[in-house]
This record gives sequence, structure tokens and C-alpha cells, in this order.
Amino acid sequence: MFSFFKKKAPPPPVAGSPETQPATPVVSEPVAPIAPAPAPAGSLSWLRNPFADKPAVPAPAPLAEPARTLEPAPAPAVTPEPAPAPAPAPAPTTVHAPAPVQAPVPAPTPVPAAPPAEARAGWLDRLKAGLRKTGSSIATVFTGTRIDDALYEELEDALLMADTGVKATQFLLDDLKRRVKEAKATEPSAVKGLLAEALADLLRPLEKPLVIGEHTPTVIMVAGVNGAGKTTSIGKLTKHLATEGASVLLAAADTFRAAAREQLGVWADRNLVDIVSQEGGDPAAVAFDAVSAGRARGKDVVLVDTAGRLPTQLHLMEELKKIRRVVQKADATAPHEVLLVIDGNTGQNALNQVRAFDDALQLTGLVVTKLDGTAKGGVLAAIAMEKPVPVYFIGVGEKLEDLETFNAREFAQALLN
Ligand SMILES: Nc1nc2c(ncn2[C@@H]2O[C@H](COP(=O)(O)OP(=O)(O)OP(=O)(O)O)[C@@H](O)[C@H]2O)c(=O)[nH]1
Repeated sequence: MFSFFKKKAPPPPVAGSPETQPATPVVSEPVAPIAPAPAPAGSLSWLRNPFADKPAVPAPAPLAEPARTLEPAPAPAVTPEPAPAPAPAPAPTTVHAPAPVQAPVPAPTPVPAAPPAEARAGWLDRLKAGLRKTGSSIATVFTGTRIDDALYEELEDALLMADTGVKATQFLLDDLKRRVKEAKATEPSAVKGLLAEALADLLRPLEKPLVIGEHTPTVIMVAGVNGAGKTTSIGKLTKHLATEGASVLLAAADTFRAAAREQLGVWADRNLVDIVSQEGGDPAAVAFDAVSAGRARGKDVVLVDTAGRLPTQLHLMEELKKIRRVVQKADATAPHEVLLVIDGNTGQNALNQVRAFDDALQLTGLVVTKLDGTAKGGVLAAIAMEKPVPVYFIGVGEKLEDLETFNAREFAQALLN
């Protein structure tokens, strides 16, 4: 799928980091050249590439993707970091206004590639199983025989319990009553179907594909509170991208927690992708060096992992802003995506996280993890209503195949099953 990526001659390497002490990050290269595994056709159907040849008709993907399981890595084989070489004389903090890395690109035309039917069906089952805790409390509302005020009151309670939030709950109830009237529905079971439609319509603005290929590299910065699932999601994404033959460079800009670097190092080793990491020091410097290296090597994607932090830790939020600024100095068009990873169990507080991180970083997308076993899946409706940042991926487990693109209709159905 990535064979049509136009690789440009690498731009000249960029000098050392501005705003930061010159970093001496370890740039680990895989011993072997990246040998993309033969990709199962359509397996990256959840990524849209603007340069892909468009089929005359958006063909339904005929091939079923065998479920791929990525076993958790054994003991982390950390990329050996050689003793830091004596730091070279600090390069002048010249800010390179990077020449456009690519020739004018065609307007992005995300290809609505259909996912392999079987793989998607398997995913839907996992999504339904994951959201059962949320769904069962809402579904019981429709087991009665009459559509009356009591049903709507019960539904209101159930939606609020699912962390749908007051605004989205009110909106959904009003919308549902209108739909019930229009459809002249008389059975509670029919109301459930109408609620699924109302919910899908509310969630639809959150559906947006992640586009890569417009920039070389596409720089994706990932942030979130501690333990939200950032590194795991980056790892899953890396695996998918590498499997498809995309060249990926990881930036371990969580210089604070050794385990985070090791975790990312494992993903880098397993997928034979480059990683820029550094123990301690300035995360912005690591990010800068990674983006510079990504440009110099003509990588398709640079994924920048950052340390977890709470929005109330203002100095750490400032650090994030600095990482963003410094990335921009390495590539004036970057970061091209700023993703917030949120834990689906967080409920209404997720909305506060979206607001706070968006204020600091101008988010372009969300990854919602841990929707398996949560009773708070309704929070996506609250996000759609109050802070509609696109949801690129949702996660319903720790395995590779448990991260998928967000589909409003599927999600609404899974939530009410
Ligand atoms: N059940 C479940 N667990 C998940 C999911 N995504 C991640 N996890 C688990 O959540 C835990 C934390 O994930 P990490 O990726 O380390 O989180 P992080 O945001 O990078 O953590 P910090 O670097 O400490 O901020 C790990 O045990 C993951 O396996 C998911 O979708 N479902």
C-alpha cells in the first residue's frame, strides 16, 4: 500500500536542537534494512493514503485478513545505548526554514477503502463485548412494552450513567422523541433502533481517517495522561505501518520514565524501525532530533511518544508546548497530527482532558483506549457534543488487532447491544 510513496532525495541534515541543550540522543538503526513483511491485502485499510491509486469504484475488500496476534514482547530487549560520545561543539541554533520536502502534492483524497469483511466482523464482536457493560444498562430500558415517560426517564438515567453527559443526553432524548414521532413507532424495541440511529448521527462528525503521505515524514505527536495507553497505541500503530512497508521512526520523548523508553524500544526492535531515544535530558531535543533524522532519511512517519502528565501539572503542559514548538523548528509544517490518547474508563473527565490538551497543543485527533469492559462508553457522545475532536482509533484490548478505526455506526450499535 505504501509502494506509491514518492521518496524524495533526502534533504540535508539539520543542525542541532534549538531552544535546548544539544542532545546526544541514541539513534538506533535496525541492523537489517526494513524488510516489509508481505502485507495481507487491505490490512491497513484503516489508514487512508492520499496518493493511493483510486479504484474506479470503491471496491469492497474481498480479502479476509487473518486475525493477527502480536504477542506481548518478552523481556524488553532494550536498544543498547553506547556510552554517550563527547558532545560535539554545539551547533549554532540555526533555525532552518525547511525547504518544502515534497513537490506540490495533490489534494488529499482519502480513499474510502473498505476493510476486509471478516476482520471487521471480528472487530465488531470484540467491540460489542468490550462495551457490554455500558450497553446492557441502556438496553434494559427497552425491554418493556410501552413507550411512555417512564421509558424516557429510565433512558435518561442510563445515558447519564454511561457518562454521556447532560448536554448530549438531553440532545439525544429530544432527537429520539422526534424520530419516534416521525416513525410512528409503537414498540420499545423500535425505539432502541431509532436511538442507535440518533447516536450514530451524533457521533458521525468524529469519524475521520488518519491521512499519511501528504508530508515526508508525517510527524505525529502523541500525548495524554499517565497510563492512558500512549506507548501501547504507538506500538500497535508502528506494527501496522511497518507491516505495510511504511518506514517509521520512533521518538522516545518520554525521557523521564525508563520503562517507557524500553517499551518503545521493544516495538522498534520487533518491527525493525529506527528509534531516537535518550536517557534523561530534554524531551524537546529528542523530538527535534527525531524529526530532523526522519527528514534526512526520508521516513514516511515519525511518531513522537511523550511522557504522561495531568493537565493540572502546568509545568509539564508547558513542556509539551515546547516539544510542539521545537518539532516545528525541525519541520515548519510539523507536527502534522497531534493525538491525545484517552482512557475510555475516564468517563466525563475525558472531556476535561480533551479541552485542556487541545488548549495547549491544538489537537488534531483522539485515540480512545480501554473501551473493553468499561461502563462509560457514552463519553464519546459527550465529546461529540461538546468538543468534537476526531477519533482516529479506538482500542478494546491490549492485542494488536484491538486497535481499529472509529466508525460511528458500529460504535452506536455496539453501545446498545
Ligand atoms: N484493556 C486494555 N488495556 C490497554 C489498552 N491500551 C493500553 N492498555 C494497557 O494500559 C497500560 C498502560 O499503557 P501504556 O501504553 O504504557 O500507557 P502510557 O500512556 O504510555 O503510559 P505512561 O507512559 O506512563 O504515561 C498497559 O498495561 C497497556 O497494556 C486497551 O485498549 N485495553
